[in-house]
Amino acid sequence: MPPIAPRIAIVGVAGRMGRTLVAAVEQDSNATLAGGVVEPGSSLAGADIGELAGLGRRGVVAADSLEAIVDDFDVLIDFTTPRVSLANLAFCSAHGKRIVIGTTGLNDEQLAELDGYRDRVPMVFAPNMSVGVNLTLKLLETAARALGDEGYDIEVIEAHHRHKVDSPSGTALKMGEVVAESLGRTLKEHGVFTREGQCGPRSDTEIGFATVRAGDIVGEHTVMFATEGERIEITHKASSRMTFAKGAVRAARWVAGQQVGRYDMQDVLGLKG
Ligand SMILES: NC(=O)C1=CN([C@@H]2O[C@H](COP(=O)(O)OP(=O)(O)OC[C@H]3O[C@@H](n4cnc5c(N)ncnc54)[C@H](OP(=O)(O)O)[C@@H]3O)[C@@H](O)[C@H]2O)C=CC1
Ligand SMILES: O=C(O)C1=N[C@H](C(=O)O)C[C@H](O)C1
Repeated sequence: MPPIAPRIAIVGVAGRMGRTLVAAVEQDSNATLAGGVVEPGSSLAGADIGELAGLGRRGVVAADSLEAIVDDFDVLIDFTTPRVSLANLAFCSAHGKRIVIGTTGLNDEQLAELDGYRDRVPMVFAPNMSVGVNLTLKLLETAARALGDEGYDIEVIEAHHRHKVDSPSGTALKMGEVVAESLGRTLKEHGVFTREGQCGPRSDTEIGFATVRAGDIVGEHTVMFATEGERIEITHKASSRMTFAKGAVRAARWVAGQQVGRYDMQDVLGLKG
């Protein structure tokens, strides 16, 4: 039987997503806020994680290592960096914990490393935890099948805040992959990530990516299907990080009842098949 209200710990608890995750766990009556971790040596170690999140004291202090809270949690939520998330995945595997990873920007080698844990840890790994984006992925599958081989050019455009360190976003890549797979293409072969100078006209089958980084944009993604005479755009706009955080808490509650395996938000939301 899965725990009724799994005890959730959050890594990167002082980050943009970390602080929002604290609030999301607090709002969920079926989840327990059990711990938070900041970077080793951080001056925020020992701070109350409710205060870090602007909620006031919650009586749970930030640790600067997972070892320090190993007995306190069932599921770890990690929105940090690829290197840190992989180390935390290894920790969860060694200690019989479950994990939800939202970190993006993993390279091929790091993705292969993460995949190596699919038979050892119950994990949810997804570049976007919002219900809206995951529904959008289903719409893209349908649109690509209907339009993609009928002379429609496909472009993925994303915009994020000025602090984002990876590009294109994990969500943009996922959208591109869904479209490519629906058409029997691959992003390795058909993805076009830069256009500059005399780069010539586009090919019929390429899938182009364009990135905006500016101000405080939370996250916006558009996939455009354009042909002579018409253009279809499927757009998702996030206006609050709470949409990602609520999805991550839902994933944590869900994975608390799962066997080992690598899952994504389509599994959590029952959107597969
Ligand atoms: N899947 C999804 O739905 C979403 C995914 N993301 C992804 O989540 C990731 C984080 O985004 P965001 O919150 O904006 O980034 P931030 O930089 O605001 O947060 C990351 C946090 O991780 C902390 N950190 C770094 N190393 C460690 C460590 N060893 N132990 C504990 N904490 C550590 C950082 O601390 P310090 O600042 O001290 O280095 C920082 O507070 C990105 O990859 C982003 O793309 C974001 C939103 C939604
Ligand atoms: O870094 C962010 O902020 C976000 N990152 C994710 C991504 O790379 O797709 C998801 C979301 O759009 C916000």
